[in-house]
Parts: sequence; C-alpha cells; structure tokens
Amino acid sequence: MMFHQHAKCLYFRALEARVAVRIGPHARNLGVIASTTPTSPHHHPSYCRRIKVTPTQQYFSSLPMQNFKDHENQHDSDHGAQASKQDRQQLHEGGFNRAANRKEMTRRRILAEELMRFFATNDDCFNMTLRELNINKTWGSDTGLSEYRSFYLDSLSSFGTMLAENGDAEWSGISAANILDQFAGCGEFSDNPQLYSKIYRSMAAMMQREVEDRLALEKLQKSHEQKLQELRMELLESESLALDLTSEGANFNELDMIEEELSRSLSQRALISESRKARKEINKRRNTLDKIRSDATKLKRLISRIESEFDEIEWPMPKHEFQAVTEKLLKVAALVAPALAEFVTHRHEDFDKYRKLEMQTDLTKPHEWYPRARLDKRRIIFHAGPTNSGKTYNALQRLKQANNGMYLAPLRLLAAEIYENLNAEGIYIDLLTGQERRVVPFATHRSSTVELACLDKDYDVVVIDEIQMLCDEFRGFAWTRALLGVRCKEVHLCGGAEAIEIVKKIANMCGDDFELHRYERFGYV
Ligand SMILES: Nc1ncnc2c1ncn2[C@@H]1O[C@H](COP(=O)(O)OP(=O)(O)OP(=O)(O)O)[C@@H](O)[C@H]1O
Repeated sequence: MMFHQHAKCLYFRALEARVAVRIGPHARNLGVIASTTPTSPHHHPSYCRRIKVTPTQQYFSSLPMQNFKDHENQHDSDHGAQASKQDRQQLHEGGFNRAANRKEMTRRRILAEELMRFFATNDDCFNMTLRELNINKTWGSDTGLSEYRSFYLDSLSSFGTMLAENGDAEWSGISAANILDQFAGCGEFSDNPQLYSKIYRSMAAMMQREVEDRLALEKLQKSHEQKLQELRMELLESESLALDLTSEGANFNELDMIEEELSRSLSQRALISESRKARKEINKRRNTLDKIRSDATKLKRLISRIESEFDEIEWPMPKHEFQAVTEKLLKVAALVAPALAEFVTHRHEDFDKYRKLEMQTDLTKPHEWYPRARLDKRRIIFHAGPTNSGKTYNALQRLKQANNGMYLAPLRLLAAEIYENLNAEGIYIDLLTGQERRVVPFATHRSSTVELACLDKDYDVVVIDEIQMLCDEFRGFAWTRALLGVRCKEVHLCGGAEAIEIVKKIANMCGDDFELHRYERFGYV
C-alpha cells in the first residue's frame, strides 16, 4: 500500500513535471501568467485541463514582452496613467486622421477615374497627348494612329491610379491633388463625380450624334438640290419645242385653237401631227415639273420633320453648361497631357520602337528620307525639251568644268560613252554599271547607271539624264532616289517637259532652288 501510494505520488510528480515542461515556453501564449512551478498544486493535470484563455489574456499575451512590461509600469505610476490617456487621445486622433485620409483617397481615386474616362472618350485629349509626344497628327483625319491610341488607352487606368495616389507629385508645375481639385471644380463633379460624369458623358454622346445627324441632313439637302437642279436642266435642255415653261397653259389653248383651225380649214395632216407632237412634249414637261414640285415638297417635309426631332430632344444638361464644362475640362486636360505623354512612353517599352518604325516607313515625306542631302540648299537646273535638242550636251559642259562630279545614265551603254568621251578629253572618270566597273586612278568624276548613284559623297555637279523616267513603274525609284539623295550643290536634270511639275514640287519640298532651261529640237539643215 505504502509502495502503491509512493508510486502514485511519483506518477503525479512526473506528470506535473511534464505538464510544466510542456507549458513552460508557451505559458505567455496560453495566457498563463502565474508561476509554473512544477510542485504547485495548480499544475495538477486536471487543473491544467480546466485553464481557459480569456480575450484579455489573449490580448496581453499577444503583446511583445517589453511592451507588456512598459504597459504594466505605466499603470503603476500616475505619470504612466497620464501618458496612457494621451496615448489614447493620440490613438483616437490618429484613427480619425486615418479615416479622413482614407475618405480623401477614395475621393481622389474616383475623381482620377472620372478624369481618365474623359480622356478616354474625348478625341481632343488624345490629340493633345499626341502633340506632347511630337506626333503632329490628328485622330479622325490622319491614318496610322490606332497603334498610338491603343498605347494611350492602355495607360489611362494606371495613370489615373498614379494621379490619385501621388497627390503631392508635381505635374506641369502643379500638384496632382490640385489638378484633381481643378477637375472637381469644372462642373458638379465634386458632389457626386460618378453621377455627374455619367450625365456629362451621355450629353457628349448625344451632342456628337446631333452633329452627325446635322451633317447627314446637310448631305441630304445637297443631294436633293443637286437632283432638282439636274431635273431643271433636263427640262430646259429639251429642244423639241421652244415653249415658255411658265405659260404652258396658254400654249395649250393656243395649240387647241391652232389644231381646231387647221382641222377645220386646211385639214392638213402634217400640221395636225405637228401639233400633237407639241402636245405630247408639253405633257412630258408638265410631268417633269410635277416631279420636281413633289420632290421639293417631300424634301421640305423631311427637313422640317428632322428639325422638329432636333427640337424635341431632351438634353441631360443644358447645352451652355455642357460647353462651359467642356472648356474647363480641356484646360485641365492640357495640364495633364504632358505627364500622361511621358507616362505612356515609360509604360510601353515598344512605344519608341514603334514610333521609329513608323517614321522610317512613312513614305508620305520623301524629302525626309535623305537628311544628309538636306543639309545644303541645292540648285536644281532642269534642262527640258524634246529628244536631240542638246539638253545633255549643255549639262555635260557644266560637268566637265566642275572639280568633281557624277553622271547618271539610264543605260549602261550611255554611261560607258560618257566615260570614254570624258577620259579622252582628259577628265578622269570612273565607270560603274551592273556589268562592269572600271576604276581610273585619281579619277575626280564618276559615270554610272542611275541605280548605282553614289549618295554618300559630296559632288560639285551631278547630271541625271532622262529624269522623266522617275515616273516609270519599274525603274522610277532609281531616279527618285538619285534626285532626292545626291549630295551636290548643282544638280542638272535632263528630260522631257512633262516632268517639270513633279520635279518642281520635289525641289520645293526639299527646299532647293529650281531653274528651268527650255530647249527646242534642232532643225534640219
Ligand atoms: N551646242 C552643241 N554643239 C555641238 N554639238 C551639240 C550641241 N548641242 C547638241 N549637240 C549634239 O547633238 C546631239 C544631241 O544632243 P543631246 O544628246 O544633248 O540631246 P538631248 O536633247 O539630250 O537628246 P536625248 O533626249 O535623246 O538625250 C549630240 O550628239 C550632241 O553632241
């Protein structure tokens, strides 16, 4: 029995020790603040099982040890009590400030979102941003902007978030928060931005539709007027009878009388048939006139119906308010556009690549293809005239006098001929064609086919023969390239007079001077 009791005692002690060992490190987490001496009767397993963690205990146990101690110490002293009150006050104020900040952030986010919606739907905003990106094109009238537009639209949402979250950031000299405030002041946006914005946008859409409808109406009016005019002309151009249209009734009476008279007195069949013809013609004209009149009344009715429809429209907001708000919004947009343009380029890595590609593949500005040739103002001398009139002869005289120069021929045989002639005259000239290349040591000149024109060297005089070939379907590019790209102070062009205008235009675009020398064909002796 004694042994049994002793064993039981040992068992309990062992259990207590195990519980204490297990609880020890986690005592604070479990809310066990009391001492955990293994010998304490409170650490009996059945007692431990009964331990329940209250919320207060949970709170304290979750505090870091140091804070917890500080907290206790503060409670111990009067000073501590005072500090705790201040803390609570600060905590309260902090919470209030946080709530106010949250409210302000929400307001800014909504305003920024609505401002970006305006950017997404208003073409002027897009055009403004394009101008900031140095793209001088307009959405609606220029083509090739859809890629830019997708970059732009894709950036709006993130840009709006940035605008809302970086209130202190400076955009075009004023803060983002200030811009949003200005946006709120454009109309009734500050009260309920989402609702007012919705009304404004529906008004914008309706106004847009009205503009389109009015344009369609104008088009309709014009087409009808044209149709009426055509009918009138048809009527006037009818040559069978020279009757006055305004008094066709009187003519009818006259004809009746003539017909009666004729049938009574003369009975001449020929004359009767003449008068019948006349009557037929008059009927035809009367029908045409009726058609014109009915068309005119139909058109008037249609126009008045459409006009009345315009008057009956119920606008979501007064037109003058819409216009005033739009003006203000565009002013705010002008403040945002530079930052947005910068954001678009940063957000889309491909933006610059696309812009470069677009510029390089833009074939609408040929004068920009050869920037080196644009550095100097060239003198373009056009020798225009029929074949065998001495155009090339005169141009070559100038080439021979030059310190260095290039002759561009339409055919390799012609290039070879100039090569031989000039070398024979003591002017050292190379030959370069698709078939052969003859290099003369210390040559100052070069004779080649036009496709092999050299554009990376400066010349004093260049002669381009048969310039009218620039309109050729297959080889024209070679003349265009040579004309635009040769780096030379004096360019002589020989060719037919039909190319004068196009060459003059190209010279103007390139900023070159243009001179025209006309030639007549040599007469037979
Ligand atoms: N002032 C001149 N003195 C001597 N020969 C000349 C003179 N003008 C032209 N010729 C000769 O007349 C011929 C035709 O002249 P050129 O080749 O210059 O005419 P073109 O108008 O250029 O003809 P194409 O349009 O066929 O090239 C050439 O053989 C050229 O040497």
